[in-house]
Amino acid sequence: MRIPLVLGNWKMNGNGESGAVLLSALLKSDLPFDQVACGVAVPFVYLATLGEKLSGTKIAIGAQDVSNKVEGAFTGEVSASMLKDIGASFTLIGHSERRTYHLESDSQILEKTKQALSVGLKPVVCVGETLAEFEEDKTETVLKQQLSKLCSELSVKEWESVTIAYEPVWAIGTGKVASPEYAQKVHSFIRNMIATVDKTIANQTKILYGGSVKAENAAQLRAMPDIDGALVGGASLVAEQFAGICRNFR
Ligand SMILES: O=C(CO)COP(=O)(O)O
Repeated sequence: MRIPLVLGNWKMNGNGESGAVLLSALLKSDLPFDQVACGVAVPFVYLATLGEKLSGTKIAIGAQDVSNKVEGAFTGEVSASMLKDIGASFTLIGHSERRTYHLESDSQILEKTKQALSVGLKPVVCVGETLAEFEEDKTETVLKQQLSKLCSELSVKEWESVTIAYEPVWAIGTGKVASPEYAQKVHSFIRNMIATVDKTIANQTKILYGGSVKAENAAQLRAMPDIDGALVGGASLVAEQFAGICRNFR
């Protein structure tokens, strides 16, 4: 049984005050925590204060990125142990915006995943094809490439803590959600790839869908057997929307 997981990715939005207001509203929303796990990935600078606000609650707090290095002369980077130290329980890794604007490679994404795992921070590794790749019917080839290092280099034990988020780039922030059937097909492909590592692990691994998820389309996505939750961008900035998505994923 995979308990559904809904994560908000706030990206570079808001400030300390709006973040606190959003969390207060979420905490009052009577979320179905016995049926769905929830978390928010907030900007680094607000992790400490917002983490304190969430301390003792069922909403997990995480980061949007992590360094691929342990420590040292890496100006501007934030290490996995720093994130752990400040109370983060998970981190997004390899979001398409990081791959596009910061040219993150699959090797770096593997290194970041290893760093997170080494301190007990749960990695949520993002994969997905661009619009051009989708139109050229290259989705499976792209996903194979993005997942192959993780499949060959992580141990079965390490996979126990990994979550995958499938985010087709053409669906991010565009309002064009993937059809539940299309997303299911891709999620099943991803699960089959993980099964090359270990079949039990493949059955246990959560595969989230991301890309224009709203309260209105969450239930149809939830109905698919291999969609285990959502990674939500824009709609996670609106308490009612995010709460609605959490409820529709239970
Ligand atoms: O990138 C995303 C989450 O990481 C998805 O963003 P939207 O939900 O705004 O499409």
